[in-house]
Amino acid sequence: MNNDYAIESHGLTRRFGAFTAVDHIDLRVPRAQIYGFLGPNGSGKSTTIRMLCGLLTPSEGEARVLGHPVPGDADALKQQIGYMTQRFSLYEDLDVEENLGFIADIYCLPRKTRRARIETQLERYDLIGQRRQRAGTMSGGQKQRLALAAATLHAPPLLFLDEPTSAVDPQSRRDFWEALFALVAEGTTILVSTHYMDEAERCHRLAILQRGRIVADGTPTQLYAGMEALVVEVETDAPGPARAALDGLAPILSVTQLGVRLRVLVAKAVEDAPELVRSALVAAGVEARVQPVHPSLEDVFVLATDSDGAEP
Ligand SMILES: Nc1ncnc2c1ncn2[C@@H]1O[C@H](COP(=O)(O)OP(=O)(O)OP(=O)(O)O)[C@@H](O)[C@H]1O
Repeated sequence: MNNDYAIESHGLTRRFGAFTAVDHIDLRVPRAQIYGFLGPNGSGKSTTIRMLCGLLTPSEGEARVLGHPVPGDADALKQQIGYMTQRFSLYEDLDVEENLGFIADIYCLPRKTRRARIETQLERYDLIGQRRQRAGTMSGGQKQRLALAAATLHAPPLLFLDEPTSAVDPQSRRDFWEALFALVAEGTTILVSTHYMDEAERCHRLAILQRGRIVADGTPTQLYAGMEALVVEVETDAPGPARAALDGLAPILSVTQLGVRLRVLVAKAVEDAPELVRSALVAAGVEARVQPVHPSLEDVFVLATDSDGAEP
């Protein structure tokens, strides 16, 4: 395995009884980048992350995280990683500073530096005003900032974030991502799982998971370039009839309705995709504006999985 990667895995597999939750996953996560796991509920994101953290033993396959084989070297690894889950896992009855003090004890931060380190985190994550507030009484965004401050208290070079933004509003999500980019600029590697397309689009690289398998991976640009489809947008007052006219035509791979617009994925081999769509609509007597558009990550997701375009 290669040291340029913060995480490498080969054939990583986890079974629960007869059910395979993670099915032969090969990963290469470059250092100082944000690597995303995008996938629907139950696709194996959390199980993979838990194996990579050394919290769960793989049924098969191997992984090396920051050079440590897991789970064999999990104890040494734990000091070098931060882990934050979708559930708030700090103590609701402790105040902000007490929570950070408790985490400092867990990571055995030296007495000399821990006070300064906690102050730095309080300032960095805008928690100075909340230092005496009990965690249980904080807003979703504040709890999330506290969880990130705790997960990075010991300045780990690698951070695992399992759906960290599922409980916060859009502004807090944006602020959170700014905080992640600041960490990456300092050299931290981040592996983050998400349901959100816009978040996945911000990752340097990502893997799309379905039923425990990676069905596509690469940089967003590579994923767009690798698509076996062109995207055509149809704007019409009659989306139902338009959809009926297009659904089932052989070169049309998928039709997704977004209000009065349809997003149509047409096989790449078709020479003039907009014309194909236009003439199918004319033949059905549907008036519409048809234009080629740039693919989105949602289009990549729809093609790579058997999703109907719903949010994963
Ligand atoms: N301890 C367990 N015992 C049995 N089945 C499990 C266990 N942990 C996970 N699973 C199953 O493995 C599959 C993958 O779960 P996992 O939590 O990894 O998915 P996920 O992509 O993280 O989904 P979510 O977004 O819902 O967290 C699911 O079908 C889940 O029910």
